Amino acid sequence: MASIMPSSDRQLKIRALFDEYIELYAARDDRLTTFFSEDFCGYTGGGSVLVTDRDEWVRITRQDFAEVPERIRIEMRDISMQDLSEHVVSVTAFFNIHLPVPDHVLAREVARLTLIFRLEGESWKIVHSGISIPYHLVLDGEVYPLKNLQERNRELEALVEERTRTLNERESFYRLLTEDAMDVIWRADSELRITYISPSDERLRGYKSDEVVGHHVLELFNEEGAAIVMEAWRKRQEAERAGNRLGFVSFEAPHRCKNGSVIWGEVFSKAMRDESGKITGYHGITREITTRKQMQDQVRQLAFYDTLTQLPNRRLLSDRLSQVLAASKRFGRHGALMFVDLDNFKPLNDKYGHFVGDLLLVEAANRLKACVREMDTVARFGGDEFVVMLGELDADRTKSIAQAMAVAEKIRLRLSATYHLNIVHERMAESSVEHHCSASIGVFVFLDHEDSPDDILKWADKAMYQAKAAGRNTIRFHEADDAA
Ligand SMILES: Nc1nc2c(ncn2[C@@H]2O[C@H](COP(=O)(O)OP(=O)(O)OP(=O)(O)O)[C@@H](O)[C@H]2O)c(=O)[nH]1
Repeated sequence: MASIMPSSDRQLKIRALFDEYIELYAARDDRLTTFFSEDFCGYTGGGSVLVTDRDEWVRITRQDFAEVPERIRIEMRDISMQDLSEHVVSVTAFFNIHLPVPDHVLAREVARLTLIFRLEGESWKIVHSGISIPYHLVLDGEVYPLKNLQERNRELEALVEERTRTLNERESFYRLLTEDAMDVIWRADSELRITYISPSDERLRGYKSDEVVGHHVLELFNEEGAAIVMEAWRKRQEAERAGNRLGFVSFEAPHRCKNGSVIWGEVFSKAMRDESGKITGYHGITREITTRKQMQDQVRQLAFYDTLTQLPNRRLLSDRLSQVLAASKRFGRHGALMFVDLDNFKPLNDKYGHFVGDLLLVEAANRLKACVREMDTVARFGGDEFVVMLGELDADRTKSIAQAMAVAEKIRLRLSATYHLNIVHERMAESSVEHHCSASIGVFVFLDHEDSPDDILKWADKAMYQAKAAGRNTIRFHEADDAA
């Protein structure tokens, strides 16, 4: 993940909050729990159990603080921020933890903390936290795979003993030291044929090591994963040609399991070289991140999609509108934006309840999607209001208006066909509600950056109200001359 400097006020603010959080953590001050959102969830010590109860997390934090009550020192190494959406920011930091115990082994390890902040009302709250173990032994700048496994195990045992001597055993720290047994350690030759893979791959993907050794690295991945690996490989070759020797390269990719399932792994890989600097092979570690990936997907899904219809929400529509405008500028082709508002939807809610209204909204969403091309966007704007955006129409305005009209008419007809809504009652009994409704559609055809995104939405909305006023089940275009 590339490290980015805070570029906006928002990122500066998050950075300040993050620093405050780290300071409270170092000071063992449980006021940091005020940062946690009501629907907080997190992983402790890189463990695999997701704690979804905020109070439980507060308890774990306090226990953690009670066990090492003195101030600890955090030596920050790297920090990166990623905007997941307008209201969700993820911060990943790499640091060394210095316990108040001289030369403690933890100080030599790099821990990774990911916090996901979400704007709740006026303030940013932490909705997810995960602390993960060290990938690097900072002392020699190498990852574990360089060492032979047995040596590593002996080291681990010694670390655990040391840990037991100096501190009472605490589950989270214990895991911090031992969990890398879950990581898969591997080596490959310069042609990317696997020469060694640790037994943990069998636990992770179900393959015994002799089923993997001798095979090409790409066979570890599914098609999507193989493309990610090839891209990472291409970048490495490019850097090599330019005389840059990359250190660790990391990427996230879906892996293939023996039982046909797919898991996500985070791969850290590094080239091995001979004395002349020629690459003789690669080695690295792979850690499973399926759950983390699912969390990120969930956060993205919540941030950008409507939960009822799974259509893009306003925020994603706004991003896509900017993209369509940029493309329109580049290629000189028109686009169209339509506001589609259902007519007389409220009586259905009033008569049968919101649940039945929801069924109609989902059906309307499906009908809308069926009316447009894959590249177009259908978004839910809120309530019974949808937005359809068509990109890459014609360079000629009249032709573009005719194309938009054809799609709008198709939508009007499809949405006015009778709805048969199937309701499942208790004990699987079913009944069907028949409903008739139509839609009023307002269309605005745009070109280039002649109009701002806000104006485009405003004109299409205005045209939709004109369609309502004209008796509903109607299409109206906003013409540039009616701008006032
Ligand atoms: N079932 C359901 N109803 C919703 C949802 N969001 C908003 N609504 C309802 O949708 C209705 C929208 O109101 P209107 O657009 O004024 O209703 P309408 O009968 O279609 O009126 P016209 O647009 O003037 O034809 C209100 O009754 C809202 O309560 C939702 O997620 N599910």
